[in-house]
Amino acid sequence: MSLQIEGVTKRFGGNVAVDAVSFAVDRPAMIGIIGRSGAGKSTLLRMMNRLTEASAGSILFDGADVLALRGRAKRAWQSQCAMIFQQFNLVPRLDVVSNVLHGTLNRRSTLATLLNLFPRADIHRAIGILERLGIAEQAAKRAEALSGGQQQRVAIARALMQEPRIILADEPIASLDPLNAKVVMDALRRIHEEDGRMVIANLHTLDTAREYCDRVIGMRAGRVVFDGGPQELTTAVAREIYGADESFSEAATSTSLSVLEHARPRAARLAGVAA
Ligand SMILES: Nc1ncnc2c1ncn2[C@@H]1O[C@H](COP(=O)(O)OP(=O)(O)OP(=O)(O)O)[C@@H](O)[C@H]1O
Repeated sequence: MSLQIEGVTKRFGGNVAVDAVSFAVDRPAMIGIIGRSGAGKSTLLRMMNRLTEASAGSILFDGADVLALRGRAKRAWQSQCAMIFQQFNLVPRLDVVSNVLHGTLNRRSTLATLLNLFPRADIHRAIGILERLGIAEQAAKRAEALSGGQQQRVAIARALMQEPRIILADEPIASLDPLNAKVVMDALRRIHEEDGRMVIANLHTLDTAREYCDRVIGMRAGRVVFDGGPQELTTAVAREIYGADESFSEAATSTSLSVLEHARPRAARLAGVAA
Protein backbone atom coordinates (compact mmCIF):
# COMPACT_ATOMS: atom_id res chain seq x y z
CA MET A 1 0.00 0.00 0.00
CA SER A 2 1.47 3.34 -0.95
CA LEU A 3 0.20 6.84 -0.57
CA GLN A 4 2.15 9.75 -1.99
CA ILE A 5 1.08 13.29 -1.27
CA GLU A 6 3.03 15.83 -3.27
CA GLY A 7 2.72 19.62 -3.02
CA VAL A 8 -0.96 19.48 -2.09
CA THR A 9 -2.35 22.98 -1.68
CA LYS A 10 -5.76 24.47 -0.97
CA ARG A 11 -6.57 28.14 -1.31
CA PHE A 12 -9.82 29.65 -0.11
CA GLY A 13 -9.74 33.05 -1.83
CA GLY A 14 -6.57 34.70 -0.58
CA ASN A 15 -6.18 32.31 2.36
CA VAL A 16 -3.84 29.34 1.88
CA ALA A 17 -5.38 26.68 4.14
CA VAL A 18 -2.99 23.89 3.08
CA ASP A 19 0.36 24.97 1.71
CA ALA A 20 2.34 22.52 -0.45
CA VAL A 21 2.01 19.52 1.87
CA SER A 22 4.10 16.48 0.90
CA PHE A 23 4.59 13.14 2.58
CA ALA A 24 4.69 9.51 1.55
CA VAL A 25 3.48 6.37 3.29
CA ASP A 26 4.60 2.95 2.06
CA ARG A 27 2.67 0.63 4.39
CA PRO A 28 -0.66 0.69 6.21
CA ALA A 29 0.50 2.81 9.12
CA MET A 30 -1.46 4.60 11.82
CA ILE A 31 -0.73 8.28 11.38
CA GLY A 32 -1.75 11.20 13.58
CA ILE A 33 -1.96 14.73 12.24
CA ILE A 34 -1.69 17.33 14.96
CA GLY A 35 -1.75 21.10 15.06
CA ARG A 36 -3.79 23.93 16.44
CA SER A 37 -7.22 24.87 15.21
CA GLY A 38 -7.04 26.29 11.68
CA ALA A 39 -3.72 24.60 10.84
CA GLY A 40 -5.33 22.91 7.83
CA LYS A 41 -5.77 19.35 9.15
CA SER A 42 -9.43 18.93 8.15
CA THR A 43 -8.90 20.47 4.74
CA LEU A 44 -6.03 18.06 4.07
CA LEU A 45 -8.12 14.99 4.95
CA ARG A 46 -11.06 16.30 2.93
CA MET A 47 -8.83 16.70 -0.12
CA MET A 48 -7.62 13.10 0.24
CA ASN A 49 -11.22 11.89 0.27
CA ARG A 50 -12.19 14.33 -2.53
CA LEU A 51 -14.78 16.11 -0.38
CA THR A 52 -12.79 19.28 -1.09
CA GLU A 53 -11.03 19.86 -4.39
CA ALA A 54 -7.31 20.64 -4.18
CA SER A 55 -5.99 23.84 -5.77
CA ALA A 56 -2.66 22.21 -6.66
CA GLY A 57 -0.54 19.11 -6.09
CA SER A 58 -1.03 15.40 -6.52
CA ILE A 59 -2.18 12.44 -4.42
CA LEU A 60 -1.20 8.99 -5.64
CA PHE A 61 -2.63 5.84 -4.08
CA ASP A 62 -0.90 2.66 -5.28
CA GLY A 63 0.22 4.75 -8.23
CA ALA A 64 -3.29 5.95 -9.23
CA ASP A 65 -3.92 9.69 -9.43
CA VAL A 66 -6.68 10.24 -6.86
CA LEU A 67 -7.26 13.89 -7.73
CA ALA A 68 -8.04 13.05 -11.37
CA LEU A 69 -10.82 10.52 -10.59
CA ARG A 70 -14.30 11.32 -11.86
CA GLY A 71 -17.80 9.83 -11.53
CA ARG A 72 -17.91 6.17 -10.56
CA ALA A 73 -14.14 5.92 -10.05
CA LYS A 74 -14.23 8.88 -7.67
CA ARG A 75 -17.08 7.29 -5.67
CA ALA A 76 -15.16 4.00 -5.55
CA TRP A 77 -12.17 5.86 -4.12
CA GLN A 78 -14.38 7.58 -1.55
CA SER A 79 -15.52 4.22 -0.24
CA GLN A 80 -11.94 2.94 -0.19
CA CYS A 81 -10.97 5.80 2.11
CA ALA A 82 -13.90 6.06 4.50
CA MET A 83 -14.21 9.16 6.66
CA ILE A 84 -15.38 9.54 10.21
CA PHE A 85 -16.10 12.92 11.77
CA GLN A 86 -16.05 14.67 15.12
CA GLN A 87 -19.85 14.95 15.16
CA PHE A 88 -20.36 11.31 14.04
CA ASN A 89 -22.76 12.33 11.20
CA LEU A 90 -25.27 9.57 11.92
CA VAL A 91 -28.98 9.81 11.09
CA PRO A 92 -30.17 10.46 14.67
CA ARG A 93 -33.72 9.07 14.43
CA LEU A 94 -32.67 5.95 12.53
CA ASP A 95 -31.76 2.75 14.37
CA VAL A 96 -28.12 1.74 14.76
CA VAL A 97 -28.13 -1.16 12.26
CA SER A 98 -29.70 0.98 9.53
CA ASN A 99 -27.08 3.65 10.14
CA VAL A 100 -24.35 1.04 9.74
CA LEU A 101 -25.99 -0.34 6.59
CA HIS A 102 -25.81 3.13 5.07
CA GLY A 103 -22.13 2.37 4.60
CA THR A 104 -23.16 0.18 1.66
CA LEU A 105 -25.30 2.82 -0.05
CA ASN A 106 -22.92 3.46 -2.91
CA ARG A 107 -23.21 -0.21 -3.91
CA ARG A 108 -27.02 -0.30 -3.97
CA SER A 109 -29.69 0.67 -6.45
CA THR A 110 -31.71 3.84 -5.93
CA LEU A 111 -34.90 1.83 -5.57
CA ALA A 112 -33.48 -0.45 -2.88
CA THR A 113 -32.21 2.64 -1.09
CA LEU A 114 -35.59 4.38 -1.27
CA LEU A 115 -37.36 1.34 0.11
CA ASN A 116 -34.69 0.89 2.78
CA LEU A 117 -34.17 -2.72 1.66
CA PHE A 118 -30.92 -4.32 2.68
CA PRO A 119 -29.70 -7.78 1.69
CA ARG A 120 -29.71 -10.27 4.55
CA ALA A 121 -25.98 -10.88 4.14
CA ASP A 122 -25.29 -7.16 4.68
CA ILE A 123 -27.46 -7.12 7.80
CA HIS A 124 -25.47 -10.05 9.24
CA ARG A 125 -22.24 -8.35 8.36
CA ALA A 126 -23.38 -5.11 10.03
CA ILE A 127 -24.27 -6.97 13.22
CA GLY A 128 -20.92 -8.77 13.12
CA ILE A 129 -19.11 -5.45 12.93
CA LEU A 130 -21.19 -4.03 15.78
CA GLU A 131 -20.28 -7.11 17.84
CA ARG A 132 -16.64 -6.58 17.11
CA LEU A 133 -16.93 -3.00 18.35
CA GLY A 134 -18.77 -4.10 21.49
CA ILE A 135 -22.08 -2.38 20.73
CA ALA A 136 -24.23 -5.13 19.18
CA GLU A 137 -26.74 -4.90 22.02
CA GLN A 138 -27.49 -1.33 20.91
CA ALA A 139 -28.37 -2.44 17.36
CA ALA A 140 -32.13 -1.78 17.54
CA LYS A 141 -31.89 1.58 19.33
CA ARG A 142 -32.10 4.92 17.65
CA ALA A 143 -28.65 6.42 17.12
CA GLU A 144 -29.61 9.52 19.12
CA ALA A 145 -30.21 7.38 22.22
CA LEU A 146 -26.53 6.33 22.41
CA SER A 147 -23.64 7.99 24.23
CA GLY A 148 -21.09 9.92 22.17
CA GLY A 149 -18.55 7.10 22.39
CA GLN A 150 -21.13 4.56 21.24
CA GLN A 151 -22.22 6.82 18.38
CA GLN A 152 -18.64 7.18 17.20
CA ARG A 153 -18.29 3.38 17.23
CA VAL A 154 -21.45 3.18 15.09
CA ALA A 155 -19.80 5.63 12.69
CA ILE A 156 -16.69 3.41 12.61
CA ALA A 157 -18.92 0.38 11.94
CA ARG A 158 -20.57 2.27 9.06
CA ALA A 159 -17.12 3.05 7.67
CA LEU A 160 -16.08 -0.63 7.98
CA MET A 161 -19.13 -1.71 5.93
CA GLN A 162 -17.34 -0.07 2.99
CA GLU A 163 -14.34 -2.39 3.47
CA PRO A 164 -12.07 0.66 3.26
CA ARG A 165 -8.33 0.40 2.82
CA ILE A 166 -7.86 3.73 4.58
CA ILE A 167 -9.86 5.28 7.41
CA LEU A 168 -9.64 9.05 7.60
CA ALA A 169 -10.73 10.25 11.02
CA ASP A 170 -11.30 13.99 11.42
CA GLU A 171 -11.03 14.78 15.14
CA PRO A 172 -12.73 11.49 16.08
CA ILE A 173 -12.50 12.08 19.83
CA ALA A 174 -12.78 15.86 20.10
CA SER A 175 -16.40 15.65 21.36
CA LEU A 176 -15.78 12.80 23.79
CA ASP A 177 -14.86 12.54 27.45
CA PRO A 178 -11.51 10.84 28.21
CA LEU A 179 -12.94 7.36 28.82
CA ASN A 180 -14.96 7.33 25.60
CA ALA A 181 -12.02 8.83 23.74
CA LYS A 182 -9.93 5.86 24.84
CA VAL A 183 -12.56 3.33 23.75
CA VAL A 184 -12.75 4.94 20.29
CA MET A 185 -8.97 5.23 19.86
CA ASP A 186 -8.54 1.60 20.99
CA ALA A 187 -11.10 0.57 18.35
CA LEU A 188 -9.24 2.47 15.61
CA ARG A 189 -5.92 0.98 16.66
CA ARG A 190 -7.35 -2.56 16.66
CA ILE A 191 -8.86 -2.08 13.20
CA HIS A 192 -5.48 -0.89 12.00
CA GLU A 193 -3.56 -3.79 13.54
CA GLU A 194 -5.97 -6.64 12.90
CA ASP A 195 -7.20 -5.66 9.43
CA GLY A 196 -4.09 -3.93 8.10
CA ARG A 197 -6.02 -0.79 7.23
CA MET A 198 -4.26 2.54 7.14
CA VAL A 199 -5.65 5.04 9.66
CA ILE A 200 -5.00 8.76 9.37
CA ALA A 201 -6.47 10.70 12.28
CA ASN A 202 -6.54 14.41 12.96
CA LEU A 203 -6.00 14.82 16.66
CA HIS A 204 -5.99 17.83 18.92
CA THR A 205 -4.13 16.10 21.66
CA LEU A 206 -0.47 15.28 21.82
CA ASP A 207 -0.70 12.42 24.24
CA THR A 208 -3.20 10.60 22.03
CA ALA A 209 -0.94 10.96 19.01
CA ARG A 210 2.04 9.69 21.03
CA GLU A 211 0.17 6.75 22.45
CA TYR A 212 -1.63 5.45 19.38
CA CYS A 213 0.26 6.51 16.26
CA ASP A 214 3.30 5.03 14.52
CA ARG A 215 4.00 8.35 12.91
CA VAL A 216 2.97 11.91 13.64
CA ILE A 217 2.70 14.81 11.22
CA GLY A 218 2.60 18.27 12.76
CA MET A 219 0.97 21.08 10.82
CA ARG A 220 1.19 24.76 11.42
CA ALA A 221 -0.46 27.43 9.23
CA GLY A 222 -1.05 24.96 6.40
CA ARG A 223 2.49 23.53 6.36
CA VAL A 224 4.07 20.36 7.63
CA VAL A 225 6.48 21.43 10.39
CA PHE A 226 7.11 17.99 11.88
CA ASP A 227 7.06 14.46 10.49
CA GLY A 228 8.46 11.71 12.68
CA GLY A 229 7.93 8.98 15.23
CA PRO A 230 6.00 9.56 18.46
CA GLN A 231 9.20 9.38 20.51
CA GLU A 232 10.58 12.40 18.65
CA LEU A 233 7.59 14.46 19.66
CA THR A 234 9.21 16.29 22.54
CA THR A 235 7.71 19.24 24.37
CA ALA A 236 10.04 21.55 22.42
CA VAL A 237 8.79 20.13 19.11
CA ALA A 238 5.22 20.44 20.33
CA ARG A 239 5.80 24.12 21.13
CA GLU A 240 6.98 24.64 17.58
CA ILE A 241 3.91 22.88 16.14
CA TYR A 242 1.47 24.75 18.33
CA GLY A 243 3.33 28.05 18.03
CA ALA A 244 3.44 28.35 21.80
CA ASP A 245 5.95 29.96 24.10
CA GLU A 246 7.65 28.74 27.28
CA SER A 247 4.35 28.72 29.15
CA PHE A 248 3.08 25.92 26.87
CA SER A 249 1.76 23.06 28.91
CA GLU A 250 1.08 19.59 27.57
CA ALA A 251 -2.02 19.49 29.72
CA ALA A 252 -3.56 22.12 27.46
CA THR A 253 -3.67 19.61 24.62
CA SER A 254 -4.32 16.51 26.63
CA THR A 255 -7.19 14.08 27.03
CA SER A 256 -5.49 11.62 29.29
CA LEU A 257 -6.92 11.14 32.74
CA SER A 258 -3.54 11.32 34.46
CA VAL A 259 -2.48 14.53 32.75
CA LEU A 260 -5.87 16.10 33.37
CA GLU A 261 -5.51 15.13 37.00
CA HIS A 262 -2.22 17.02 37.18
CA ALA A 263 -3.75 19.98 35.40
CA ARG A 264 -6.37 20.41 38.08
CA PRO A 265 -5.53 23.04 40.64
CA ARG A 266 -3.62 21.47 43.51
CA ALA A 267 -6.17 22.60 46.08
CA ALA A 268 -9.00 21.01 44.15
CA ARG A 269 -7.03 17.77 43.87
CA LEU A 270 -6.32 17.70 47.58
CA ALA A 271 -9.94 18.45 48.39
CA GLY A 272 -11.01 15.71 45.99
CA VAL A 273 -13.37 17.98 44.07
CA ALA A 274 -13.59 18.71 40.37
CA ALA A 275 -11.71 21.78 39.16
N1 LIG B 1 -14.90 26.06 3.21
C1 LIG B 1 -14.02 26.98 3.59
N2 LIG B 1 -14.04 28.23 3.10
C2 LIG B 1 -13.14 29.16 3.47
N3 LIG B 1 -12.12 28.92 4.33
C3 LIG B 1 -12.04 27.70 4.87
C4 LIG B 1 -12.97 26.66 4.54
N4 LIG B 1 -12.61 25.53 5.20
C5 LIG B 1 -11.53 25.85 5.94
N5 LIG B 1 -11.17 27.14 5.74
C6 LIG B 1 -10.02 27.84 6.35
O1 LIG B 1 -8.89 27.04 6.12
C7 LIG B 1 -8.01 27.08 7.25
C8 LIG B 1 -7.74 25.66 7.71
O2 LIG B 1 -8.94 25.11 8.26
P1 LIG B 1 -9.07 23.61 8.72
O3 LIG B 1 -10.48 23.39 9.18
O4 LIG B 1 -8.55 22.72 7.67
O5 LIG B 1 -8.10 23.56 9.96
P2 LIG B 1 -7.98 22.49 11.12
O6 LIG B 1 -6.56 22.37 11.43
O7 LIG B 1 -8.72 21.26 10.73
O8 LIG B 1 -8.72 23.19 12.30
P3 LIG B 1 -9.86 22.63 13.27
O9 LIG B 1 -9.18 21.69 14.19
O10 LIG B 1 -10.38 23.86 13.93
O11 LIG B 1 -10.89 21.98 12.37
C9 LIG B 1 -8.68 27.97 8.28
O12 LIG B 1 -8.13 29.26 8.15
C10 LIG B 1 -10.13 27.96 7.86
O13 LIG B 1 -10.76 29.14 8.25
